[in-house]
Amino acid sequence: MPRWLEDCRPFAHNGSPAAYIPELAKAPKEALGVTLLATDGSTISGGDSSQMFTMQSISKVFTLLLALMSNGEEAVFAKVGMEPTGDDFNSMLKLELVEPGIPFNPLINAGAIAVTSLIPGIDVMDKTLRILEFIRYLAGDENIGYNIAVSSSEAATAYRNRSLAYFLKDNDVLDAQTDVEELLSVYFNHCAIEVNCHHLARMALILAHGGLDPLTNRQLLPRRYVQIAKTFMLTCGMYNASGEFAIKVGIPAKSGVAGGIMAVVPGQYGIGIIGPALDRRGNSIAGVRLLEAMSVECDWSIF
Ligand SMILES: NC(=O)CC[C@H](N)C(=O)O
Repeated sequence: MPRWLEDCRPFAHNGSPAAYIPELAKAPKEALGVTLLATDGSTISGGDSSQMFTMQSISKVFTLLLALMSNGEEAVFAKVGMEPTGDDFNSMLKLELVEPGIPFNPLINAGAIAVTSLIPGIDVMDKTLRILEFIRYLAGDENIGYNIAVSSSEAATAYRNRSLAYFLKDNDVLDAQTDVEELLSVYFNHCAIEVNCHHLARMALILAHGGLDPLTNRQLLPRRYVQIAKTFMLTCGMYNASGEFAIKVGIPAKSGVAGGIMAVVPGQYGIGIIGPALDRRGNSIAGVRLLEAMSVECDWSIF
């Protein structure tokens, strides 16, 4: 592991932390950490694996699962599609071009905002806590919280997400009674949930076993919904680099703009990675290299 980490760390020079959320720009550019959690509970960690970072888009996998569990498949797929876009994660393009104006999938920003509108709760805090409790439950850590500075920083500069959300309201993807600003607050809060590599690996291991936690032998998530989530991770989880990632790494994964990646080796491992410097498509530049090196050496591709 140390060799892989040191081989991959220099790739961070070719990228930089996300700057469109000012608070994320402060992240240490050269950080790189990884945790691999195996089915028998054995762990391999290296580098900055204990560093805390915000989940950002990785949280979208869990809001999708929670929305499916609370509303069922039919209600969720009335609001989002099942296809990759080939566009940037925050693009508006297809919302206007392709009828009926529902976001293409739940892992792009527009789709995730639509999914967040399905999270039950009476107000912003109630919904935020519901998502937070779900993450705590799966990651097995009651101390997980969300970073208010990051959430506020995003709220202050979220011109693009605000446009997407109002566009969705105009397209009737959001119900008439939806308060867009409140919905966005819930979305920014869940993106700002703070974890480390071990937490991501713990949650990924549950996905790797179809919702069964192999460490406690309890079925925590419905198998069908985990199947849906992993399929989206494979086809859309690395934004518009998902095709290349499927060829080079070949496992379901989800990245976030804070530099996290959660990856699943079906039946075997849960993996968490942090590397804040991003490539132009918004994925951790050193993190992707690290996953590629590990996947090639261990023959993880599912194909
Ligand atoms: N790709 C991401 O991680 C995006 C999440 C971020 N909170 C945003 O909405 O822009």
